[in-house]
Amino acid sequence: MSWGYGADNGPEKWVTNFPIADGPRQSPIDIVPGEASFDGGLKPLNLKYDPSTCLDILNNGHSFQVTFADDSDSSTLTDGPISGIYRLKQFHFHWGASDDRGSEHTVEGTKYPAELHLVHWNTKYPSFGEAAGQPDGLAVVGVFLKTGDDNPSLQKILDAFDAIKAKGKQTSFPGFDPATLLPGCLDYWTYLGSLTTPPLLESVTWIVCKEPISVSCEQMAKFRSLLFSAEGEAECCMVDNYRPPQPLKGRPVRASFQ
Ligand SMILES: CC#CCNS(=O)(=O)c1cc(S(N)(=O)=O)ccc1C(=O)O
Ligand SMILES: [Zn+2]
Repeated sequence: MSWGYGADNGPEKWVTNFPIADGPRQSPIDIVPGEASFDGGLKPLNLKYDPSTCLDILNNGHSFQVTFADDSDSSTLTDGPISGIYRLKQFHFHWGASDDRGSEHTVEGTKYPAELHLVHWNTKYPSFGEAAGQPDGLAVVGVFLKTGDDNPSLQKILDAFDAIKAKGKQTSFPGFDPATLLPGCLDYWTYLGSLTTPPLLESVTWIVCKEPISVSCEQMAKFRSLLFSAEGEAECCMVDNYRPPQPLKGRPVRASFQ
C-alpha cells in the first residue's frame, strides 16, 4: 500500500518506507513567535509570477496541485531568506475534515483550517528533481487560510474542482495568477526543513507568512468534496491531508519582522 493519510498508511507509518521521517530537519513545525529571532538582514520576499505560465490543475491523490511551466524565469521567488533565483513549479493545499484543523504548520499550537504551499526550486540546479535532493534546492512559501470572507481568487480554483474530483483527474487551468492568493503583508518566519509528504526530502527553506488569507466556510466545504480515491473505487473524501508538527531539534526560526 502506498503512503497516504489513513490509519494504515498515514504520517505515523511513513518512517517505515522513508526513514528520513525521523531526520534532523523535518517539517512542518509548531512556530512559537516568542522564540523566533528577528533578523534585520532578512530581505522582503520578491515574488514575480506570470499567469501565462499557469498550465493545469490535477488531483494527485493526496492533494490537488496547480502546475506551472518552469522552463524559464517567468515565475520566480528571489530575495527573502534565499540567494539566487527559485522558479515556481506548483502550488497545492492541505486541509482538515473540519475548520478546527488542516494546516501543517501551527502557531503556538493554533491550527488553521488550511494551508497553501507555493513550491519553488533553485535554478542553480538543472531541474526540479535534482534540486529536490539538495539542502538548498527548494523554497516553499506557506500561507495560512482563516475562515471569514469569501475569497474570490480561491473561488476560481474551486470552480475547477468538478473536473478533478477523483485521483488522477487533470484539466487545463490557464491564466491563473498565484499572486492573488498572497496576503497583503508578506512578513514571514523562516527555517530549514523538509517536504511534508514522502519522500520527505530535507531540501526545503520554509517561508511561512504571518498573515493568513481568508476562506469562507462554504469554500472550505468545497475543498472537502474532492476524493482521495480514483474513479470506480470506493469514494474516500480528501480531508485531513496534513502532517502534524515535527520536532524542532534545535533549529533556529527567524522572523523578518519585529
Ligand atoms: C522528488 C519530489 C518531490 C516533491 N514534489 S513537490 O515539491 O511538488 C511537493 C511538495 C509538497 S510540500 N507539502 O512539502 O510542499 C507536497 C507534495 C509535493 C508533491 O510532489 O505533490
Ligand atoms: Zn504542502
